[in-house]
Amino acid sequence: MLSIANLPTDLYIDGSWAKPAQPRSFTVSDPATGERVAQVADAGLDDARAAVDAAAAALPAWRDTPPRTRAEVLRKVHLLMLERLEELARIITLENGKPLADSRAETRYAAEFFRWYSEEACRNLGSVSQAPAGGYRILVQHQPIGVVALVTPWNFPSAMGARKIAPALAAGCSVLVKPASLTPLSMLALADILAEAGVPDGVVNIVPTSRSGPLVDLWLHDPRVRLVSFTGSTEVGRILLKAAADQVLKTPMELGGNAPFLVLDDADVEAAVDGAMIAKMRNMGEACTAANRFYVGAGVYDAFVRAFAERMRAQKIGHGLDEANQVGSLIDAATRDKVEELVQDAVARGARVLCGGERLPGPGYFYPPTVLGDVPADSRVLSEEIFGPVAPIVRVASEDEMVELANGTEYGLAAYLYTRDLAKGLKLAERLEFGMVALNRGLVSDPAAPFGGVKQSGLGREGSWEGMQEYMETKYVAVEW
Ligand SMILES: O=CCCCC(=O)O
Repeated sequence: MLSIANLPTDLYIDGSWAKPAQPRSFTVSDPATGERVAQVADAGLDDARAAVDAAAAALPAWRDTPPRTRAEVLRKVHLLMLERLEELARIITLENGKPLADSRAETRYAAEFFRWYSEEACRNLGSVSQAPAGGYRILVQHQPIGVVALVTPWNFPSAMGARKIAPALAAGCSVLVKPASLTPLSMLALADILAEAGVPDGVVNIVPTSRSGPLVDLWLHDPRVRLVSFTGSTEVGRILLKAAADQVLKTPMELGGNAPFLVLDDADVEAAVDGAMIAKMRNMGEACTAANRFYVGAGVYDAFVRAFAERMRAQKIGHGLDEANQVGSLIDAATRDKVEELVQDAVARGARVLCGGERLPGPGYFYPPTVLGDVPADSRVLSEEIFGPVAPIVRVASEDEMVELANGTEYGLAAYLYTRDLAKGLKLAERLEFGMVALNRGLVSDPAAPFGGVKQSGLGREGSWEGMQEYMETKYVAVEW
C-alpha cells in the first residue's frame, strides 16, 4: 500500500524506477511548514533522452493494442485511484498545501478522466463519404499522433496529469511527463497504479527535474516527439509555442485566466454567493478558472457583498492535513507575495477591505480569504491573475457595461454569470469572449466537457471527445470505389 513513507522518488522510465545518469536530487517541501517531504531524483538531459527512447520503442505495440484493451486498462486506473484515494489526497496536500477536502476532490476528478477516456477509447469515429463529383469515396480516420510530451502544473498535481495522460493513452500514444518541480510526487505515485493497471513498460515515462527548461527543450527538438501539451502561465506557454515551432509540433495549451464573475440585478443572491465561494475558493484561488474579478449589479451589490464577505470571513485557515481547515497554505512565497502586492495596490487606490487583507504570520504561505469592495477600475487586481483567495468586487450599473468589462482582458478562459432569466443568460453567454461560461454555477470543470480558452488563454481543448482528438492526426484516404 502506498504511504507517504515509501513514496517513489526516482525517475520512472521504461516501466522501471531509475536513478538519474548524474546523481542529483531536489527537495520537495510542505508549503505549510517548510519541512522536507521527499528528496526526488533530478533528471538531466541523458535521462530525458532515455525517456524518449523508451516511449518511441513502446509506441508501435500500444498503438496497435485493441481499443477495448486500452479502455480496460484505463478503467482499472480509475478504480485503483479511487481505492487509494486517501493516500493520493494526502500526497497532494503535503506537496501542494491545499486542504484535504480539495485534495480528495482533485483525486476523484483525476480518476474520472481515466474513466471518461476508458469510455472514449472505443469511440474513435471516422467517416466515409462520396466525393461531390461522384466516383471515389473520402475515407477519414484518426490515428494516434505518436510520442507526446506533457508538462503539468503544481496547482492540480494529479488532475492536470490525468487530464493529459488519459486521452493520450486512449488515443494510442506513448507519453513523456514532466511534472512541476514543486509537486512531482502525485505523478510519481500514479506510476505504480498505471503499471498495476496494465500500462505496458515505456508507454508512460515520468521525469521530474529541477531544470525544466533544457529538459523540455530537448524533447521539443527530438523529431520522435510530435506534440507538447502544457498547463500553466501564458508567459511559459509562449516560450513553449516558440520552441515547438521548430519541429512544427501540435500544441494544446491551457494558459492563464482572468475570470469575471457577473451577478445581474435579477440574480438569486444566495445562489450567487454559493457559486462565488466555489469559483473563488476552490483550490484557494490557485486555479486558472478561479473567479478573479466580480462585477455586481447595483441593485444586489450590498446584499451580495455582505453575504459573500461573511462566508469568506468564516473560512478556517491552517494546515491542509487538519480536517477542520478549509484554507491551506499557498504554494510558495512568490505566490503569496504577489497576492499581497495586488491587495495593497487596490487598497492604495481606494478599495475597501471587507475581510482579510493581511498575510498571516508564522511559517507557511497563508493568506486569509479577502474581499475588497468598490475596487477602482485601474487596480492591478482586476487585470492580473491573482492565484489566491482574494475577491475584488466592482459595482456595475448595466448589463452591457458588465459584458464590456468582462471582455476587457487579453485572457478568455472561464466566465461566471448569475441571472434568474435563463434566456437572457444564454444570450449574454454568447457575447462573453471566453471558452467556458458557467451559467448559475460556480464550477465549469468536468472531464466530459471541453475545457479550454480563447485569446491568450490557450489553444485546443482537454476533456470530452475533443480532448482525445488532440492526440490524433486525421488521415484521409481517397478510395476508388
Ligand atoms: O489552473 C488551471 C487548472 C484548471 C483546473 C480545472 O480543471 O478546473
